[in-house]
Amino acid sequence: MSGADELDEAVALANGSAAAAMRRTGGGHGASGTPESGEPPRPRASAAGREGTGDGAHRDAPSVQHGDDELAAPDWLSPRTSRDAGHRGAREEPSQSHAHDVPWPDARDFAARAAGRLPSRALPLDEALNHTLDAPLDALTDLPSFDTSAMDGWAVSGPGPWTLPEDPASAGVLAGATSEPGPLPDGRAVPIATGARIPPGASAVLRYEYGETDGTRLRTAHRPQPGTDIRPRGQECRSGDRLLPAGTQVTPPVLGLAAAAGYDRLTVAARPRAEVLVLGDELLHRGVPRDGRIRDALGPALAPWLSELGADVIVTRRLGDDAEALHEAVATTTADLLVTTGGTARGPVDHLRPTLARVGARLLIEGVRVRPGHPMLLARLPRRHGAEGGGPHLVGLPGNPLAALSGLVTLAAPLIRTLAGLPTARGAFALLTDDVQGHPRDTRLVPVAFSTAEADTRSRARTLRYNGPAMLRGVATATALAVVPPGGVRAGTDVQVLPLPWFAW
Ligand SMILES: Nc1nc2c(c(=O)[nH]1)N[C@H]1C(S)=C(S)[C@@H](COP(=O)(O)OP(=O)(O)OC[C@H]3O[C@@H](n4cnc5c(N)ncnc54)[C@H](O)[C@@H]3O)O[C@H]1N2
Ligand code: MOO
Repeated sequence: MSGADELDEAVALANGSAAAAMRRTGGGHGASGTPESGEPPRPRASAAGREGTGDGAHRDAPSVQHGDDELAAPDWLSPRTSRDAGHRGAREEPSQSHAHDVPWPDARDFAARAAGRLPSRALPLDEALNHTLDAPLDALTDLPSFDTSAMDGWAVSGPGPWTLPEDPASAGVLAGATSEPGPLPDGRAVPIATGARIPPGASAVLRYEYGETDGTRLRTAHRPQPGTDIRPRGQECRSGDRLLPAGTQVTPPVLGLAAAAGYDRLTVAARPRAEVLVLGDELLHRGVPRDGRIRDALGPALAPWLSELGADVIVTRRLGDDAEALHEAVATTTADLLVTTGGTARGPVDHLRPTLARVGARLLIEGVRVRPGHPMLLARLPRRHGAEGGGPHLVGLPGNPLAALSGLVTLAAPLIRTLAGLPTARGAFALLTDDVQGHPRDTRLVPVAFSTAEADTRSRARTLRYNGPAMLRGVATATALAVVPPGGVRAGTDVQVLPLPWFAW
């Protein structure tokens, strides 16, 4: 564990008693012990509760309705109590229930199931990159679609030597020539270019470097076997062959293959359209921090990060702490996904929860047992007038920048994968090279770099300094976030890692 981790509040938690540490961070987030009550916070649905020893309330937990699907109620889901309603001030309906203080793995799982896939679209090739095929790619033609020369040289008929055409200036058969080449009788040869149609009757192609010619006769010491350097029609595929299954990521080579196989448009799962709402009057958008104000570190990072995750950000709005502007943005959005930063807590200018209540949004998750980032939330806005399906989702990221990124990988990433029809991310693991202190109760996400020193096929992860919730210095050099379970881990332990999307490994 690096020295600078003393700066990490999560480690501070592990160093003190849990209750004292919770007080230090005001850890009453979504827990039934409120900060005002001074009681140590108690999760509403503890992991132990899942074994049936916890709060009995969630045994009868209702199921969550969302979109067209219904999820079985997870066991950490509990109906809200009047006491919760009191201190949250959110609109309360008996049928409304949501999960507080959700264990980190469950939160990711829930976010992945909180939506359905968006309807598919037929996009022109130049817009289809980074989408997912929603229909198989079946060849619309044979490939190659005609017998093709694989080399520059001569199309020859028979074993040779061969007679060349009378016009020595003739370029012969060229790629792309629209008229079909005339038949080639036995003992004749004609110059041919790579990619040109093979004349009927040709038995092989002789490469230029293998031929000797006086202008009228062609000889070779490399007599070509029949078929040499001819790509026969249908060698790569026949019309109707399945080239790629639905679910394939549209990469640059997939675009190329689709074009080769005759496609102008591809049927793909729509990528969710996202809006980012950056909240906070303290934020500057240019220049050096001054007069108690700081630079917005999330506005510049979120659009490209969301894009890596599979969403397209249509706009990033900087709304300050203007409750009306936030209401307007939330009430009128046409996006599939809203991502807010800051304002998840209950400070005097934290307008997010009141705004969600005002527009009649359903809070699905309020607080996740993860450090940093525990105040993150997930909500579903009401369906837009005249729109089909459910309303857009809203992911509320905490304001501390590393906490916001934690919310991004915990709630936004799985939700976007589902909306965009992306396959479930593969689990990745790495061996930690140092001891990592844990939070007593919550999962920690810690920036790590893979060490390259060892000639070892196992990924080794070294934790990075400057990993406090308000810091980006550590994650800026990270290749992944390590998932440190409650209680921490010793050096040499294999832990789950969440690779950062721009590091291919
Ligand atoms: N009484 C309590 N106070 C706080 C708790 C708590 O449980 N009880 N949790 C703390 C934790 S942990 C976090 S994280 C934050 C979450 O608060 P908000 O989501 O309401 O965020 P803000 O208060 O707006 O901002 C927190 C912090 O982050 C800075 N910030 C905000 N936006 C940006 C940005 N775009 N770029 C850079 N920095 C940003 C902001 O200035 C604050 O310093 O609540 C704690 N408090
Ligand atoms: O530690 Mo807070 O959880 O910074 O997000």
